[in-house]
Amino acid sequence: MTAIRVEKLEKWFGRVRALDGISLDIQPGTLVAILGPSGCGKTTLLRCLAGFTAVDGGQVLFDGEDVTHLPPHLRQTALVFQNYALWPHMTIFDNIAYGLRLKKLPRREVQSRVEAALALTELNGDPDLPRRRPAALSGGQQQRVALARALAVEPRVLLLDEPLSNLDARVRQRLRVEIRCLQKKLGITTVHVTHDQEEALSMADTVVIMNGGRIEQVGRPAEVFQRPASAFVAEFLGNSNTLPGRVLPGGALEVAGQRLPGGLALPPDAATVTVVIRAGDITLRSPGTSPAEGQVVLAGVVEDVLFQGNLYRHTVVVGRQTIVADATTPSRRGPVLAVIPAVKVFVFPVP
Ligand SMILES: Nc1ncnc2c1ncn2[C@@H]1O[C@H](COP(=O)(O)OP(=O)(O)OP(=O)(O)O)[C@@H](O)[C@H]1O
Repeated sequence: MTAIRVEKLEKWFGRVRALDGISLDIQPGTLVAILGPSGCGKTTLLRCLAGFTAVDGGQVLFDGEDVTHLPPHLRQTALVFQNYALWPHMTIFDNIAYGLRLKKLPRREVQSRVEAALALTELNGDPDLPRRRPAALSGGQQQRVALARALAVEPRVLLLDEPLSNLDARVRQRLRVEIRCLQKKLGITTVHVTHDQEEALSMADTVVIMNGGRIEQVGRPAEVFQRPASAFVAEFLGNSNTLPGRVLPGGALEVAGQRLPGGLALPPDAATVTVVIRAGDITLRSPGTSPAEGQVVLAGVVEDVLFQGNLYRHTVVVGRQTIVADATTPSRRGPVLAVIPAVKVFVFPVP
């Protein structure tokens, strides 16, 4: 059975349609990342799952049970927030025990569940830690406490609202791996809202890409990255170049004033198209190099090269357009050929 089913969910805030008929099935024990630009409705969707936001239409089902109008405390979900939301006046132990005491669990069980949650989140190394208050912990430790508090109540659904975005890069990387391991070990159905594509692609079983209150694409991380379903998804994932194009009679493509040969995957019946090419899919070669089978070429001029630590970002002028090409070695300024595998040229009809 599907763990979570969302059917035609609608939410309005005044005249803003935050959710525009969202339908989604989430399989039990999977981690689903909701990814999209700011304001696309990610948090609203998560809050509708938690029951903190009332919906204006549609349904939310957990294990087949309609929970659309259930209050949050009866849904058996646990939410972890970006800002940890720990109670500053309480000790770490009391923070984690809070939900268990609300449920009036016996003292012994509270003790053992808090200890188990501390161990799960690897906070059990320092015997003094449970007696400290949140302010005496690092950001990463505070987020582990928030996670421990969420897991202690043994929720049927774990909801994560940008839990790593306040942490520095190294802690974030480590917690990504730890949260994913923990989620798999416990087999807990998890919905993770993020605007960080690397985080979504590296942690999730399924990625849901949202735009303007709607779902653009649902798929495995490699699927959405390698086979984007829309110009929006193609542009949103990776560092992308977007160029206007025209389909020529015979199935060739004109882009940036140049003709790319046939063999590209073109949308049927479209004359005017949007062409998306990721900066990392472009190889820069000297003029005169012949493309191999399955490659297309745009002639251009390297105008600028910027060292970015792990790559060199080239600004290349192609006709009247400017594109960006990333490479691990720098190319000289001047005439160049931008070589792209034909399968990495994404072409979408202009609506
Ligand atoms: N309480 C509210 N009152 C009015 N408008 C709201 C409210 N909450 C959200 N909105 C609007 O609904 C839309 C979706 O907001 P939401 O917070 O779900 O987006 P998001 O994708 O989570 O964005 P972010 O990544 O910036 O957090 C936005 O246009 C937002 O301004």
